[in-house]
Amino acid sequence: MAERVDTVAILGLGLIGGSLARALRATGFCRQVIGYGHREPSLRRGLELGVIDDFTLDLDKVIRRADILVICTPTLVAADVLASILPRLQGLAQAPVVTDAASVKGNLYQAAREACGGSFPPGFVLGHPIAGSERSGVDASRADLYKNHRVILTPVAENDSDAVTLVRDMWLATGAEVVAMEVAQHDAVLAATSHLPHVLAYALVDALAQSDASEEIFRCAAGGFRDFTRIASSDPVMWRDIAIANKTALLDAIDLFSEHLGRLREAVATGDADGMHATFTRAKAARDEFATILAERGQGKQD
Ligand SMILES: NC(=O)C1=CN([C@@H]2O[C@H](COP(=O)(O)OP(=O)(O)OC[C@H]3O[C@@H](n4cnc5c(N)ncnc54)[C@H](O)[C@@H]3O)[C@@H](O)[C@H]2O)C=CC1
Ligand SMILES: O=C(O)C(=O)Cc1ccc(O)cc1
Repeated sequence: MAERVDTVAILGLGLIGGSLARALRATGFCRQVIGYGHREPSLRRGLELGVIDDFTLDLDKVIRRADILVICTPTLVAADVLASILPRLQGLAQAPVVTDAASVKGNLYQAAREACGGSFPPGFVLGHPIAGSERSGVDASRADLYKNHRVILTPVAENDSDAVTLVRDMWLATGAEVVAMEVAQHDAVLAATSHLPHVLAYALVDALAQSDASEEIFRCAAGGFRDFTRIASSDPVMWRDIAIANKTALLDAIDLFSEHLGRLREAVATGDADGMHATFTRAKAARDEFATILAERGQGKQD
């Protein structure tokens, strides 16, 4: 691939940033990928692993050197990093395009406006790769993490269209499919499909771990328990941040689920076999349909 830009900078070199760096280096989207962070060890490790070409702990330097800045820090930290970057871009002749990979978009949209005196900065493109795992850190990064996965961009009316195209091209270079959505729709959809399942997995494992019979429970658990709870091994800081940043949409999703669970509880309590059968049948049809979509996308055999 002909190089699209000279330098991409990853701010926060963990699973998501490291995987993006690896993919961009493998495809030749840019001449070099540099890392920026608040601590040296993960950046030095990234250099040792060949994930990045260089790194710096100096935010002004990374802004001067990069054509694209990709914020890949935990969700709440991303808002702070953004607030540090945006004022530094004002008045620059060649400001880099800024984008992010955080799991919630509404809080970053607000943070960007606040950092720019109430108007949204045209060169900041909100993004979110829908790919990852329960693992964290640069050691877990993979060049093929985004291949055949979706990346959601949530461009807004104020965005510069060239900036959106550049960010889109960057993700396309990783093998991802790029789709666009509105900010609020993104946060509602992700609350239902990602944030709620993580909260449920954490709640189930925590509830069982605290029960008197927890040892026997975990010793006797089968594949279904393993499949349902894998994501409870995810990073607690990352998920605390997501739950805080997407509070309203997550509460809506929890309430919808609780109502549904309440109805199912009633069916179990009253021995309503038809009610239970109807729920399980509808859910099976929906899950089977989802499995078909995953298989078509080449994601059928993944975790
Ligand atoms: N893990 C996943 O499956 C997915 C995560 N995301 C989002 O991507 C972002 C990154 O997640 P991961 O890569 O999994 O986390 P991670 O923990 O593997 O990496 C985060 C990196 O940010 C760095 N960092 C922390 N504070 C910083 C600061 N103040 N300045 C600069 N760097 C800082 C950490 O040192 C670490 O290297 C999060 O916002 C997360 O919500 C999005 C899609 C999937
Ligand atoms: O581990 C899994 O299956 C995930 O669900 C990964 C994931 C975590 C956070 C996101 O914002 C998007 C994807």
